[in-house]
Amino acid sequence: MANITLKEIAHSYTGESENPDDFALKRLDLTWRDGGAYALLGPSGCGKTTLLNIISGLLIPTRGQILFNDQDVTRLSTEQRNIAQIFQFPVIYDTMTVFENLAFPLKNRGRSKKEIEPRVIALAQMLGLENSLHTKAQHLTADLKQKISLGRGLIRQSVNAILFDEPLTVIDPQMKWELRSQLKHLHKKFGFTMIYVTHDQTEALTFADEVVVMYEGKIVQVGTPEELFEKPAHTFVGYFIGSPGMNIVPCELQGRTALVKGQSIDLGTSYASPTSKNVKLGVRPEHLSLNPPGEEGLPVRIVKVDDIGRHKIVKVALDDAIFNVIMPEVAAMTGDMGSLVMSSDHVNIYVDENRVTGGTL
Ligand SMILES: Nc1ncnc2c1ncn2[C@@H]1O[C@H](COP(=O)(O)OP(=O)(O)OP(=O)(O)O)[C@@H](O)[C@H]1O
Repeated sequence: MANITLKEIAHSYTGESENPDDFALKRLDLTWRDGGAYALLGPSGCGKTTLLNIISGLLIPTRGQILFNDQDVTRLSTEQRNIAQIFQFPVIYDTMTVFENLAFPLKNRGRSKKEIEPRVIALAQMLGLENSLHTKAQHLTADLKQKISLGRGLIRQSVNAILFDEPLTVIDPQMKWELRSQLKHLHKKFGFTMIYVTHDQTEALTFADEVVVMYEGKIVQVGTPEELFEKPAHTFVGYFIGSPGMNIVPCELQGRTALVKGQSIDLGTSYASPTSKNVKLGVRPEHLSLNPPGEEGLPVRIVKVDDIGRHKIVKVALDDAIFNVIMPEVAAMTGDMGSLVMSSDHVNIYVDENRVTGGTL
């Protein structure tokens, strides 16, 4: 097992180019710690699969190096890198039994029956496949077939990393939760480095200790689920994480005050005036509340109230700046005006879409 380091990696499917737009992956540097549980999260087309294939060796990057500890593996195959990869759709042998499918990666490497059998049985139990061990894979449901794929990825103890590319796409929604928690449990038990690609924030945040967020071929943040929620490093992370996402509105900075549509918001700390005009204030709907009109807060118009069961999502307008506010189910809403309250502890400031902290400009 090894730390995996991506050093100045960039990739263009059309080969070396002077034009940055030709690169599906822009230059990136990152180390995946040995034994870490990572999610690689981002919208369709942002470069997740490209990055995963570069780590596994299915793709050689146009620029840069991949190191496993200190060894340069950039030109080594997946097999030489000793990586297991699990794809969106089951990759199994239909004519083999579940047992034979699970045993295959070990048998293929010449392991003895004595070593293979207990490992297959133990893993089948962990994945809930123990009652199907002697059934031919072709007779199983898509869920069970994908469980076999997962099992084949997990069967070898010596792999450097296991890469999952949207592995729960074909899984029934109810089973998804179960499989995700099984994977988390298996990660704790075996301690493999796991990298889990998904565009689904719930999958990413429940599986990973650390989430790598990609946007337009770049890594925009690496952080714990809590860091992504509380301090999104880029406005995209603010929008993408959370439901609804972060409220992000243009503002002007004046020392420790942000002006939004002429209204002052205390930031609790002083910011230098940025040279860029692209300055925004971000605050999560969970960190806003509404007082009755005339009380403390910014005067807002209530545009819409959606009652979604456990809480209400109230859409309010400060002039033409829109904020979503999450309010308790029991909150009484009267009239169409209110006062919007936000605490400076939860306000983030963005210059050119990147988060800045007080005093750093
Ligand atoms: N084989 C290829 N040849 C040319 N361009 C490609 C190839 N594979 C991917 N791309 C392009 O590279 C960019 C990144 O694609 P990639 O599949 O890595 O994104 P992704 O984040 O995994 O998306 P998805 O979630 O839809 O799979 C996209 O613009 C895509 O069109």
